[in-house]
Amino acid sequence: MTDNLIKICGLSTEETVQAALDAGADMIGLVFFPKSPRHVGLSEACKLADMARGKADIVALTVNMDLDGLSRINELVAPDWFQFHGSETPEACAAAKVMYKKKIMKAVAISEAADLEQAVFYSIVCDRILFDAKPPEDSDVPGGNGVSFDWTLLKGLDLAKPFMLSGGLNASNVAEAIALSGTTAIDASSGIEREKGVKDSELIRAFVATARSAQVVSGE
Ligand SMILES: O=C(O)c1ccccc1NCC(=O)[C@H](O)[C@H](O)COP(=O)(O)O
Repeated sequence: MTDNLIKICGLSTEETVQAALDAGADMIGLVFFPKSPRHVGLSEACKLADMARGKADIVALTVNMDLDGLSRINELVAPDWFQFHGSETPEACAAAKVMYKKKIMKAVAISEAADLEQAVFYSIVCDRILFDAKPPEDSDVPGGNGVSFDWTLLKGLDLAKPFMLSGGLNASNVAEAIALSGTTAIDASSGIEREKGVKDSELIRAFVATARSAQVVSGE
């Protein structure tokens, strides 16, 4: 039985970071994107990262950020991962990996099977692919929109690197998402919030617990 990998994204308070750690999340995501309701400033991010260091992997999420910004996050927050959620090219991902010596996760937006093709190139240079739903047309942000895509598109997908499923996951649908996609690496943000951008410790606990037990069922 392989262990499941659970990322809790868009944490912005000490209480909810602690809830994610206590629940046993493997990765915590900090969003550095001012348009996002989950955006954290550098000093707050340092505090949250220090709480998680050594207990869960720290993922710094950016969207088309310039090198100055990435370097500041790298030096001050010292994340384990950078998650690129914009239109960063495979070359830019590869350069960041060499420059910062951190693991790189690239988000790939999916609405139909043809969208999977670009993941092939990213999987050569990145450490993990994060499949997310394409954002609604009226959205200001490329992720964290609480929308799902057809999970069966991922079934049997063979990439050079592992992938993670995200988009509209919550405690009620994560077991089905794992079963239909065939992945046990999952990420959630909106589905563990009581209102947009406000994480809920109880919802975090329920999500992690359900995702863990879903992994046992899917591994049988
Ligand atoms: O969460 C955000 O606000 C965000 C803003 C800009 C780019 C990416 C963002 N989130 C990326 C994530 O990793 C989310 O967890 C992923 O998109 C799933 O979100 P949700 O559908 O809300 O669970």
